[in-house]
Formats: sequence, structure tokens, C-alpha cells
Amino acid sequence: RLFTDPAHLLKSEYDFVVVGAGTAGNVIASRLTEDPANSVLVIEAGATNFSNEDILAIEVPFTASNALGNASIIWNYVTQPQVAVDDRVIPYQRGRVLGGSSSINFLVYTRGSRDDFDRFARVTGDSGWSWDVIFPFILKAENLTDPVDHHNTTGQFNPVVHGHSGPVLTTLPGFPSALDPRILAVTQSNPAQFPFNLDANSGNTIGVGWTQTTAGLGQRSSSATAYLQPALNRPNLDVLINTQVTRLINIANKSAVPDLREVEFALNSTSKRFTVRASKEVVLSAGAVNTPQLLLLSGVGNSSSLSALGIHTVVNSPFVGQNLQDHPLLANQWLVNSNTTLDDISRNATLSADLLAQWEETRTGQFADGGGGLNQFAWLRLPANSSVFDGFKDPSAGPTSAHIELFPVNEFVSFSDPTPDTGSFITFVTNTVSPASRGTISLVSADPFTFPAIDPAFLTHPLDMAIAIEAVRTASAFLATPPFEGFIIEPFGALANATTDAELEAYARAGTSTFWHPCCTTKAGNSSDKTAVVEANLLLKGATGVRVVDASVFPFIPAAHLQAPVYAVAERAAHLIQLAWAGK
Ligand SMILES: Cc1cc2nc3c(=O)[nH]c(=O)nc-3n(C[C@H](O)[C@H](O)[C@H](O)COP(=O)(O)OP(=O)(O)OC[C@H]3O[C@@H](n4cnc5c(N)ncnc54)[C@H](O)[C@@H]3O)c2cc1C
Repeated sequence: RLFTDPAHLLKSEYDFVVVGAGTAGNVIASRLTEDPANSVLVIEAGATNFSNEDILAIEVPFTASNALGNASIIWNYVTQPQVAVDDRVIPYQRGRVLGGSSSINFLVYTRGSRDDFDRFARVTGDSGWSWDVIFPFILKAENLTDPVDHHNTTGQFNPVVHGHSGPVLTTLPGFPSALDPRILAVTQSNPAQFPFNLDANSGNTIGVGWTQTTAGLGQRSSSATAYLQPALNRPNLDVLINTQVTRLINIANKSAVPDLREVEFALNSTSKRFTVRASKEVVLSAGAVNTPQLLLLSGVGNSSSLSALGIHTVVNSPFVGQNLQDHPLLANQWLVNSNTTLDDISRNATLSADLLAQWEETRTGQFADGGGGLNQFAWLRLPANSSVFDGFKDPSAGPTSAHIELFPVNEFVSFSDPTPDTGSFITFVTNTVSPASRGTISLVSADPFTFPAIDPAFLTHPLDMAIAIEAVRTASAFLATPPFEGFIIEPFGALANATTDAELEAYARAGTSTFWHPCCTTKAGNSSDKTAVVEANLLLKGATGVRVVDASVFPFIPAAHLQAPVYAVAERAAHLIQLAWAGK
């Protein structure tokens, strides 16, 4: 049942209380309530999008980025001034609605590499996180569906590495882009630098290949539509929305190990506080910003920082909120000789309305696909002898993980500037996918309704800056290949005047923003790892009764967009929880 008012809850204790109906939280809620013996309460700060089918920014794949401006469905965060990128404050939205960030993200479906998960297993000492063991959980989450145009997809993906009966719908691009033949031709003309990869989701991400998205039948598939909605009528599942969890309360006797199985929550900052208990576990799935915030508010953190804010320390855990990693985004535009870019969609309201009408009637056309005609992407490694690594250890997880990603979009993309009134553009969004920089989430106040301080520390590690520059050079090299001859007119804007290292660095400082992939803020590690906040089985160290299941637990950021790795972690975590309580 769906509750909108905490006063209406009928029970004061459940087996499991899940904090956050986001990407991971809904997997946990859905899997645990498959067993009628488990009772589960999910508490979500945001609203439902089930009763209001009209949040187009959530449903229409092409216009997903509109969600960033919809205050009713986001945590409208910004970063601290970013010292390595001209002290700019960067918008840092998260989803605040059923489905969490899976309801507002850009739908790109990438799982990360074999090496990403094998490193996860190595540093936690739990082989269960290795690629081979987690792979069945990846498949369990997925149902690969036909693209909306039902074209023949042979040669565009590898069917054996996909799930076909899971809840999350995925698909291949369903609308051809004029860029497709050129990009694919580069893999023929320059295979040494830009090899073709049949499927970046096979465990080996390296190369150029077709994208996949979390959409099906022309519309977004989120953890809300895939996991939560089908489970909502189960009698053992209650979901409380519009309600913010404010802290976990220690219910142990004074000298005992802290037991944080009481959850406090409220409708808003001035309203009454309520509590509920979990007889088995509290599962924190509030995301990589809010999970550490909640732990700190509950007295789990660095004791001196906590006491400075007047918060009593329950567990001295200095690394809560540390180790924040994210992917820096740089959008590089070129003016092109083409009349088939998608720029007119954002310039011409009638064209946009027509495409929306087509989507509404038949769930087909350009709007049924992810934004920008992004039909292929490239995940590439820099050579081991590249001078960028001089004096540094390669931060990537291994040979199947990339250093850079090129994200070619068939229109002008910028998160700071509008599309110019004239001209045709393509954009190569570049990504430093195995960054070395690490930032923090910290409290500025003991008030749970005050936003935490978010510092992703973008490009603060010199290696990240060097790789970001190499990524721009690699995008230029891609466009200098024979298939793009006569197509590129010139680089646009500041890129036109950036060629030397110093100029490219200034360009990267001025333009870098985020891929919205915060993670690692309560990272998992083995029992002796003092920098780890949770154990390999994701239980909070130093306390009983709390498990963290969301993007916070990655020890290192995967070389991927994060939703698929989060689904994988959540599917395995649900299995671990079931095993832990079997027969109890
Ligand atoms: C704009 C954007 C674009 C992105 N694009 C992509 C992409 O194309 N592909 C991709 O793979 N990944 C993408 N990502 C990243 C990906 O969506 C996230 O990494 C992933 O969804 C995070 O899952 P999570 O479970 O950790 O957190 P979330 O899905 O964010 O869930 C956290 C939930 O907890 C709730 N919550 C938080 N605090 C509280 C509280 N105190 N009380 C109650 N509830 C609370 C939140 O409202 C939210 O519903 C994008 C993210 C964003 C924001």
C-alpha cells in the first residue's frame, strides 16, 4: 500500500525498513516481499509518479534532461566551489521521486567491466562481487526488448550476455542517426585506435559499439516501474512517500554495540517526528549523497566533526562521507556540414510538439529514443606508456576498464549554454571514467533538512586533468579520421582556440561539470580496512542492524554509468539479506 501521511501507518514495526525508494531501494523492497513472510516498509522523501502519468520528463526518453529543471522531482543540490575547475559551483541534482535517480537519469545502460567487479571482490575479500559471480544478478535485473523500430539488430549486440526475463527493460537504439555509418566506418578505417566492440556490456568495455538504454516499448524503465509498481499490491509491502527520514536512533543498552534499528522521519522540517522499528534490518538506500548524510545525522561519523555540530557520536567512523568519486563531464561541440543533426528540435517548438504527439500516440519516433541520437559510444584506454601516467599509478581497474569515454551526440549539447540559433552541430561529450580524485560529503548543520556540503573534487588529481585533456584530443582524432572528411567544419566556441596542453587545461577547467555519478561515500571493504564504512556484506561496521545498499558502497567508481552496477549490487544484496535471515 502507498501511504502519503506517516500518521496513517498501521504498524510500528516491520521486519525491514528501507530508506529511499530509489534505484537500489526498490530492488530490495521488491525482492524481499517476494517472500510473504517478510514485512517491508519503504520510506521515500519524494512523491509518486504513478498517479500522475504526466511527468513527461520521467517518461519520454528523448527529453530526460528536462527533469533537471523540475523542482518537484529532484534534490536540487549544487556542489561546493570546485577548486580545480575555476571555483565553479556545479548543479548536482538527484532524483527525489519513486525510482530515485533511475527516474530522472539519461537512461544509458552500462554495467562496467570484469575488472571493475573483480577489483571490488579483491578489496573486499568477497569473491561474490567478482564479475563471474555477480553476472547472474546482472542478468536477473534485465529484460532486453526489441528496439521501437523493430530493425534487425544482428551485429549490434551480443544476445548471450543479456537477461530476457528480468524487470528492468533495456533496448537498443530504435531510430537511426545520420552519424551511425560514419562512426561505424571509423572502426574499419582506424581499428587500432578505435576497434569495434560488439557489446560493451559483455565484461570487456573497450572499443566502439552500439549503446543500450533502460527503456522498453518507447518509454523509460525505472526501478519504480520495473520493481516497485508490480509489487505495490503485496500485503507485506508498505510504501510511505513525501516523508524524509531524519536519522536512525540507537536502541541498544548503553554499553552494548549500537543497534540502529529505529528510524525517525517527518513530513517536513517543522512537522512532528515519527519513528518505526525494523525487527531485522534497516536498509539505507538513500543514495551516495543522502546515505552518508543520514549516517552523520545519526552519530555515525568522525567524532570530532560530529561534536562540532553538537551531534552525539554513536559510532566513530571517520570515513563516512569520504572517498566521494564521480565522473567529470566535458561537452565538446563541432560545427558540421550536415542537415540531419537534431538541433532543430530544440529550436523549433512545432517540430518538438509533433515529435511529442507521435510519441504519445504510438511510442515511436525520435522521442522514443534516449537524448541526442546517441547510438554509439567509445570506451578507450590510453597506452600503458602514455606520458600522462609518468609518476602515477594507473587508476583504472584493469585492461577491460576504460580511461576515457567518448559520447557522440548528433546535436549541440551543453549544460551551460543554449543551442546557438543557427548552424548544425555534433557534440562529443568526454568522460574521465577511471578518475583518481576523491571528494567528500559533509554536514554543515545538524538539521536534516539543510543540504549537506557536496565536494566531488573534480579534476583535483593531476592525472585526471591530464586524462581529461587526452580525452578531448582523442575526440578530435576520432573526427579527423577519413569517414568524417568533409563533415566537420570547425570546433565550436572555446575549443576552437585550445590546442596546447595549457589551453586545453584552461578549456577543461572552464567547461567541466558532472555525469551525476556520485558514489563510494560509505565504501565497502574487508574487516581490517579502516577506510571502509561497511563490511563486504554491506553491513555497517561498528553497529548492528543497518545495511547500506546503493551507489555509496562501491570501493572505486566503476568505469560505467552507474545505474546498471547499482542494480547488480542491489540484486546481490537482496540475495545476501535473504540468506542472512533464512529460517530466522
Ligand atoms: C541527471 C542524472 C543523469 C544520469 N544519467 C545516467 C545514465 O544515463 N545512465 C546511468 O547508468 N546512470 C546515470 N545516472 C546515475 C544513476 O542514475 C545513479 O548512479 C543511480 O540511479 C543511483 O542509485 P541509488 O540507488 O544509489 O540512489 P537513487 O536512485 O538516487 O535513490 C535514492 C533515493 O533515496 C531517497 N532519499 C534520499 N534521502 C532520503 C531520506 N532522508 N528519506 C527518505 N528518502 C530519501 C531519494 O529521494 C531517492 O529516491 C544519472 C544520474 C542523474 C542524477
